Amino acid sequence: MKNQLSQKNSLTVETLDDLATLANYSFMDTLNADPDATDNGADHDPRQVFSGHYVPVSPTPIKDPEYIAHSKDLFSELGFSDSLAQSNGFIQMFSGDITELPAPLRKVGWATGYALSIYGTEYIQQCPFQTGNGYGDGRAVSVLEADIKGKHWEMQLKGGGRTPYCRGGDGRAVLRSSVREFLAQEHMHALGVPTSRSLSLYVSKTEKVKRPWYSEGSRRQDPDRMISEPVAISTRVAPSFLRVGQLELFCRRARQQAHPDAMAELEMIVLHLIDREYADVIDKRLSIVEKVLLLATMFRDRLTSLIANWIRVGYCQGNFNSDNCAAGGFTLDYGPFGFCELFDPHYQPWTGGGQHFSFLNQPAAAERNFHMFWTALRPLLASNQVALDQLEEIRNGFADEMQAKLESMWASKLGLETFNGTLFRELGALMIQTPVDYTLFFRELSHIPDDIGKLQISFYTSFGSKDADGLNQRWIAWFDEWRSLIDSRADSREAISEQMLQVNPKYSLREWFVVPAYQQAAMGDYRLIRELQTVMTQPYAEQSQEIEAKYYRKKPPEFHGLGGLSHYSCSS
Ligand SMILES: Nc1ncnc2c1ncn2[C@@H]1O[C@H](COP(=O)(O)OP(=O)(O)OP(=O)(O)O)[C@@H](O)[C@H]1O
Ligand SMILES: [Mg+2]
Repeated sequence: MKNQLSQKNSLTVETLDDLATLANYSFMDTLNADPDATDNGADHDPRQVFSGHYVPVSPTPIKDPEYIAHSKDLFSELGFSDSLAQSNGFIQMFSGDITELPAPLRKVGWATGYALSIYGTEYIQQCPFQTGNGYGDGRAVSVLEADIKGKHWEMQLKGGGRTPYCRGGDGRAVLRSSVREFLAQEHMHALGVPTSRSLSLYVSKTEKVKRPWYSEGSRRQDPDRMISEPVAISTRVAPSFLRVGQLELFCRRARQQAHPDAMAELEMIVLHLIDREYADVIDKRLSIVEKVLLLATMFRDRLTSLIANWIRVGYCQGNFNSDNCAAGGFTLDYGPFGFCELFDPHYQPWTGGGQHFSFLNQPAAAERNFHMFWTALRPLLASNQVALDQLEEIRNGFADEMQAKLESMWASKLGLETFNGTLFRELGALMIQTPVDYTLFFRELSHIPDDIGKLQISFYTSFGSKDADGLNQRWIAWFDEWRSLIDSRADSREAISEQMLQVNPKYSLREWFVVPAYQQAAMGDYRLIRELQTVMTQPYAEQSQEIEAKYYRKKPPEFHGLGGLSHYSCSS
């Protein structure tokens, strides 16, 4: 061991022995294990899990793992030396083999059950047993919790093999979806949007699985063939992976009195959530009632901020079910996501997602998830009508808080001190009628040009030719009005521009940048992934002219409507 325990906070993690000194498995140590599970986690077949907060599971390593990438930013934040990512022990652990870890690192991981609500309606149909007891982490296996530099982190393998919740799935994630998630998480973090983080990405040199996918050039909604893809494991990191759906599962069981400890298990998971995600804002000494009320207030605050941030950067989650909604209020599950290019309020890249999860409907979808969160907390206050009324008030205040956050976000994108509804609505109408690139438009606007001509680079159609419908005139009038509002501000134009450049990114992770990166990676060439990592983790920086020419671009016309690039049905 190169470092001493007493130096924990300044520890540089160079080996697994160093990592071992930081381990603190709070989930396994404070919550209930499934009483029917084997301790060694060797049980991988789908089955019902009736009680307990987690199932001990050993991950299934991918065969012949090869290093693709790690997040240098996260490594540096955690004090991990870069060389660790390519060391044998680390590769072994984070490609799913935890059988040889030095103590106190554990040789068994854990998977959790959760319930599913879609847009505020409870479902059990997705559970193979039609009870809800077989739904949860089907291919995500947590392998470590650690206290690092004053923060608590959980590390979870995605694609780490089958768990009792795998529902007949193979427990794997393919290279394509792993590359997408790996890049997007760190991009979102750099955009200033709360998110789970990417630690590492390893691919198997020999193991492949089949997934439905699109033929080259297909414009169909759904994939038209099965393809064989390499499997990969990406490791994601967050203070916890507790989801709204998880609280719901325990609430449903308490409601149905499914077993004698159901109510106690609900309370335990809620208190655990507070410990893991809200310890800095919810005092341990408060009563349970006070804790629950504060939790609801804080989650509402985080969730509304998160959604405003998503819209600010053009992010569409695509499948914002309660089981994809982190109870800590950050972005989770980068499968069905996409970044809006051509502005469309109904933008939805995932063909299975439906309009209710489309780009500008995300505030409404979030409110449904918040409603399910509220529903899950209610049993804990059942005997206290005053507290229930207070909780209801918090629930009912969601829409106003969401609206306030959205208005302040739009004002900041436009460089204004206060939201101007008339100006905003006219811009929305114009952006729907004139095809505009969302990222480029706001970035160009951030330079506060003197005439509207400078914004043309963001338009997908040419501006200034015919103006039969008076659209050009309306754009000019809108621009003049906006400029006069900017000019009436006390701050200098430079200062306003500076602020706008901080909220309107220059680079966003467009799908057509990612497609060649995962295609080349499947042939063993990882350079494009690493280039995207560099570019997309500094999305507000101008970067070089070469990078600008390559990545500050509208979507080429030939890519519009292409299956697997403009839309996709398989995110796993
Ligand atoms: N290949 C697979 N094998 C087993 N289970 C799977 C597989 N793909 C998805 N699942 C499970 O199906 C459910 C819904 O899938 P979804 O695409 O939301 O999840 P995901 O992308 O795997 O998960 P996460 O939300 O953990 O990022 C999840 O519970 C997930 O674990
Ligand atoms: Mg999911």
